[in-house]
Amino acid sequence: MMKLRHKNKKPGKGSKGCKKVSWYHSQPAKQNGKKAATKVAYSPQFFHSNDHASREAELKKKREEVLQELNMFPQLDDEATRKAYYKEFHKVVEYSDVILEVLDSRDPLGCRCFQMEETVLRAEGNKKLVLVLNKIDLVPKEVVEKWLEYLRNELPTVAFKASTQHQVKNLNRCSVPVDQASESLLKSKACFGAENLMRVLGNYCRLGEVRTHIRVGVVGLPNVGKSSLINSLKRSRACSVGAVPGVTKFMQEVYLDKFIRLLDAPGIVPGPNSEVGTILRNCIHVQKLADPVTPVETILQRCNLEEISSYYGVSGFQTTEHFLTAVAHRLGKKKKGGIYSQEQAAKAVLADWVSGKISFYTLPPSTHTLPTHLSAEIVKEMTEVFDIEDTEQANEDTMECLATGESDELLGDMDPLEMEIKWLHSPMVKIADAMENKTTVYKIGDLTGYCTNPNRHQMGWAKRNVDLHPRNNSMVDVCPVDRRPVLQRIMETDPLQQGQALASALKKKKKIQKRADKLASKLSDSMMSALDLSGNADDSAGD
Ligand SMILES: Nc1nc2c(ncn2[C@@H]2O[C@H](COP(=O)(O)OP(=O)(O)OP(=O)(O)O)[C@@H](O)[C@H]2O)c(=O)[nH]1
Repeated sequence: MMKLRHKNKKPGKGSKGCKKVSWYHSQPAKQNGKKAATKVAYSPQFFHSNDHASREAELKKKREEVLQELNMFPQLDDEATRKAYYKEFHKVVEYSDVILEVLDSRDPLGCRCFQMEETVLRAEGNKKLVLVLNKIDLVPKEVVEKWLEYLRNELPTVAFKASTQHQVKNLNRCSVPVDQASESLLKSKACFGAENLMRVLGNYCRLGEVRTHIRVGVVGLPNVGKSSLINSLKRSRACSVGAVPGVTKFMQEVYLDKFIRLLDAPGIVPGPNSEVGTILRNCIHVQKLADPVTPVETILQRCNLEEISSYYGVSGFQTTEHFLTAVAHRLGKKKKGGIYSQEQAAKAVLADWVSGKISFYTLPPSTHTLPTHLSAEIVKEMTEVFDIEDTEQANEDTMECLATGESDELLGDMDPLEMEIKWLHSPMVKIADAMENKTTVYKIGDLTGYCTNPNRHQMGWAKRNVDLHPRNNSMVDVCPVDRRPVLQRIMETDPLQQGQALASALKKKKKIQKRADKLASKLSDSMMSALDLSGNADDSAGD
């Protein structure tokens, strides 16, 4: 019972800046506002000569400012704020070459804003639109596939799961294509689909002879995950993220790489605030709702009642009111006089809903009709500039893998144990790594080769046999040591982290293989010349 109540408090806690000021937030609530204000006002004078104390007072003042800002931030119901956000959105469109419209996979059509798309398509500069189907971890795989199929009739669409990690740096990015990732892997906090999205953007950068620099605007309804997507691509917390709408208030530019800059935009609320759809899409701050009960009625109509009953531990309810009273009882939400509060229970249910704790998804319409703002020419042009066929082909291949029912898609058709053995014994991998690490000389079986750029810091490589080479270079039988992900180590990690560990193992494996392929041809050339095994040598021997 308490657990659920706690969960409901989380959205606020996880929002921008809330964590940092949470203790402070709670202090003035316990005291009366006057006392707290007095304390702040007196501190700088009282500790005038004390550097440490004055710094602390300064910090307190800053916290107070942040708190004030926090109190006013998600005023999405305020018309002036809406207008300000809309202005920011226009700025983003104006500055961008490509617009990513982020959609929540649970209700992609509900999140789509045709008016916004029209604005983009009509804007000067022939701007391009790409749909990003985010939060795919909250929806069954088959549903994601159906939506991808549907949306691709209109615009290039990339399936995505943003990282939901809270750390500041090194956000995990999994290179396993989203279609191949297992459900458990998708449930991890790592990001999926970043490579595909980067490839689509890269295709656009490479249009024509010269690689161009592009600005990519990230737009969408509040809370669909725009900032999380940017952070995932950047692999660091470049933008603030929160489970409440309206965290992003101004346009923000993030340098992704030499060629791509991302622009984060505040979320746009298309419909009136009172609309149930707008509320259920988390466009409005739940705590500020005048009538939280009506949206819950819609939730009960749309969702699996059994699931909801078991989640809240209530059953046998006939009406929304009965349900809410039971939930209020379970969560201990009481009004003055000890009456269970349906409003408070409704807000708790809505908070669970927007944070994805209550599962819900929509299916695409059975037949497709092109929206009026899109023409067949636009669809064709968008598909061509992003080279989407390439992406679709990759997806088709991975769908095949799915159809064959390979249980552990993460590891492809390779047994994890076997994979480890291959890593440890693959000569090509040794060579590739030896070359990359600028190992001086290497020996594989009877063959020897050498690199011309010796490096003393042979990280992770142990010298074993040292023989004499014709050119007085030492020969090293390279053997890998503890550098690659070892299955045993993965197995020993916390079961909750294993998915992530395996994902990074696969990523490393792919990287190594790619490197090996690339360097194998280089190697054979250098070995041929070093060992004089070329055709010329044979000829001269023959002579
Ligand atoms: N499960 C899941 N949660 C996500 C995903 N992407 C974002 N979220 C969560 O959704 C909430 C909103 O994310 P934000 O990135 O702040 O959304 P936004 O669109 O920038 O929101 P505004 O700033 O209000 O416009 C946060 O709690 C995120 O952790 C995802 O792919 N899967």
